[in-house]
Amino acid sequence: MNKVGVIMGSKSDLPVMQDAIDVLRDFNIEVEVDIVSAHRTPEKLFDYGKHAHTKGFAVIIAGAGGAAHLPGMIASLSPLPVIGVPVKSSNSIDGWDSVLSILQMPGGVPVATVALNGAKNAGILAAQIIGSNNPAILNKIIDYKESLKQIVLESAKDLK
Ligand SMILES: Nc1c(C(=O)O)ncn1[C@@H]1O[C@H](COP(=O)(O)O)[C@@H](O)[C@H]1O
Repeated sequence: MNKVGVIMGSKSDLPVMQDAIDVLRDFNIEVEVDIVSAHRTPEKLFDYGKHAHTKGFAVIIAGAGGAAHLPGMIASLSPLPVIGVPVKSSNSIDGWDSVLSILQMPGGVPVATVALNGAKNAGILAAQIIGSNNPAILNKIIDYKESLKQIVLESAKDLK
């Protein structure tokens, strides 16, 4: 029950969503990627949201641009935690359309929303959720945080 589902509204979102897929694979977490659109494939959306928790998923990452209803609709259907990635799509209003669609959920139906195009953080957050109950993944997160610290400390050495 450690799999992460990474879904997006269109294949055009893949260049952004690839960051989540890459970081999860770096953490050796199994990822299943799919295209699911609330607007264009509503039956697939319903089926995915209703059954993901019976298929070994622990977390769902959902990315979409524009009128980004996908993450919220998945959150309304699924008991699993949903992380939303606002995607700055080609005809967007600077990405604000997607940010606000994903962020401003009604009470009772949370979507953990990351920054615009913040798929990497979505992947790390999903790994942290899994790591809270999995010591091997938790240790990888600890090592990852240590590596971030070392990069910053190294970069500061040049300044002296
Ligand atoms: N926001 C949604 C949903 C949805 O929320 O269900 N389905 C597709 N889209 C978004 O439409 C944008 C343009 O899609 P196309 O590039 O396919 O025209 C994409 O960013 C997609 O996530």
